[in-house]
Amino acid sequence: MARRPLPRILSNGGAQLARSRELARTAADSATDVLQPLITIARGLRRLAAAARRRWSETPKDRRGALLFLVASVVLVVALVPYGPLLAVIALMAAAAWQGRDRTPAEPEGPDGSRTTRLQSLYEALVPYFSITEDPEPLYVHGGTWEKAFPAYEFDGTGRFAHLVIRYPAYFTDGEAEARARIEHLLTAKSGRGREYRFTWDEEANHLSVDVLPALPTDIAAQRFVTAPGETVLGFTDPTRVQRTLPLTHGAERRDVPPVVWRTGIRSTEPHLLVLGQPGTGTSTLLRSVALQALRHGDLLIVDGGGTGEYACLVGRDGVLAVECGLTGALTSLEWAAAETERRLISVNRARQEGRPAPDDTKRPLWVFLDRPSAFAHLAAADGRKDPQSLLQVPLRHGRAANVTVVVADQLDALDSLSDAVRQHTRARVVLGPATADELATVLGVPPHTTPVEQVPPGRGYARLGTGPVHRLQVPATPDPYDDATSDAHRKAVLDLLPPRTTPADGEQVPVAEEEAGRKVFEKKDVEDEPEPERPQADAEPTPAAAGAAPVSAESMPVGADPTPPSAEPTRVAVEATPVPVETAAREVTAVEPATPETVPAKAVAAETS
Ligand SMILES: Nc1ncnc2c1ncn2[C@@H]1O[C@H](COP(=O)(O)OP(=O)(O)OP(=O)(O)O)[C@@H](O)[C@H]1O
Repeated sequence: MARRPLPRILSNGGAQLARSRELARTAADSATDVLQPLITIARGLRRLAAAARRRWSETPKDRRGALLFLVASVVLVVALVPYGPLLAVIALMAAAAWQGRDRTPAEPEGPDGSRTTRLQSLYEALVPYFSITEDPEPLYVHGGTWEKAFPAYEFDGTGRFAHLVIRYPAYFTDGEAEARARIEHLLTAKSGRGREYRFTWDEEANHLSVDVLPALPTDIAAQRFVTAPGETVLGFTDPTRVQRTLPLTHGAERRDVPPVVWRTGIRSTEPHLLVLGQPGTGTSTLLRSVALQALRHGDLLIVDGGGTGEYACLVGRDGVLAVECGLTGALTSLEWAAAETERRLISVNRARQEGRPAPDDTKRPLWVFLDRPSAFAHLAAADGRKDPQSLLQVPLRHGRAANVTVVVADQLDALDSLSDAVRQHTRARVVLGPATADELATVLGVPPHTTPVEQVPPGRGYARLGTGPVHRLQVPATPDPYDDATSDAHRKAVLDLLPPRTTPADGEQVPVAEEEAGRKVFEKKDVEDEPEPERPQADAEPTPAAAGAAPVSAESMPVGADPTPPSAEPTRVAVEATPVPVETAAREVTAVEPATPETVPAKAVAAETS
């Protein structure tokens, strides 16, 4: 399928230089094709001249006179014969063309000995799977030859095949997943583990194509991707399965790479994302990458059950409503998110009934990130409190209409501890790191068409959007810029994408008291005309939320501080809460399921340090 490159809107001197270089290269290639005969003759003349010089130097000095005389006589005769000079020039050119021809030895026609052995042993291994005793003319038979069974093959430099087409008998049950899996497993084992293979079954022609997939690029750093609002780049994939490419900068270079683009918003068919992976495989990195892209057009709320400060770089940034690491903070902010989703829905619904466009305060996308909710589930159970996941029900169920997107990440083995709502409504799925075909099929709904490998770099995995195909995925490197192990180039790439720090309107910053495990930080968005700050409690009496109110407010880090981890210095906070009545009209929206009986502060607020 033809790939459609996106327009390069970021043209600069580097791009022009690259384009000029490409033009020059194309012109040189065309010129080489046109001038090929001349080049051949020139090369031949050079070789003839070299041969003549060699002959001259090899001739003993006492015989050089005779040789010279002979050559002069020939030249004279040629000059005197009619058409002699013309014929001589033609003969010279022909001799030069013959001498100047390309003499690189042609590739041997068939495979060499070791390759033939490899193909024969693969053929023998397939015999039990592709033959039955009733077949009068079996394609696969012990001691048979592979030539008819493998009509096309290519080998790589190491002698292992890179492409193979396998014919199989029509009675092979290629429609059964199990039968296919058996063949794929065998081929993977026989062709060399550690490589990723793509199997393409052509059921009409009874052909199976096996291709070795090249590794996905791991050197793409976080950057401002050329995407439309509502589009998020999850990572990069193979060129065969997507129809567009993204122009990327890679150092001084630019290159086009096929992305996996996830669409969110009211027209999205998979408005929420679930990311699963083994520990250390890059799930938090993917969330950070999505968060940095989400900040371009929306606000976000981050709840981190891992509690390792992976999102510290986002604290206090414009558009970041909160970064929560403690259970109390997680409950408070997720309650607020549920109430805000309801408020937006009611507002949109009312506007629609009155024939008005959706109000502006419902249009800015709100993103809720929940990393490692299973960690909170255990804490909440121990404390006898609500599992924060239960508060995601309304954002997950109704988020699409309210421009609220939920992203959940957890470890692969925590799949069972995820709530039904999370599992039902996250139709965009990503699995990172090593995973068995069964695990991938459980999370993605279908197994991938490629063989999962055991050793993969961080950020490598598979993605599936709704009922679409399963894509191989490599997440762009988006490390924590405050991590000492992060390289300078990657740190700079991430820091460049961070929005500026929010300026508090009142400038008030209060050191926060230490309280329970976890740190909770809210950032002040609009605090003018606010009443006296008041600390909300997650379990406190419900506080009504106001339609159209700014989502949250609070202050976390000293504004303009150096980009150092907030944990390295005393955490400060300005706490405030604005109780506002929830419109009773909420009850009118029958589509909305009440997430929780209680409502929460519209302008939430607080910070705790552990
Ligand atoms: N796409 C990527 N490209 C390059 N390095 C990556 C990528 N993703 C993750 N890494 C590196 O792998 C390591 C682990 O990443 P990360 O913390 O995101 O994993 P995790 O799955 O969230 O781990 P944990 O479960 O421990 O929180 C980090 O050092 C990170 O820099």
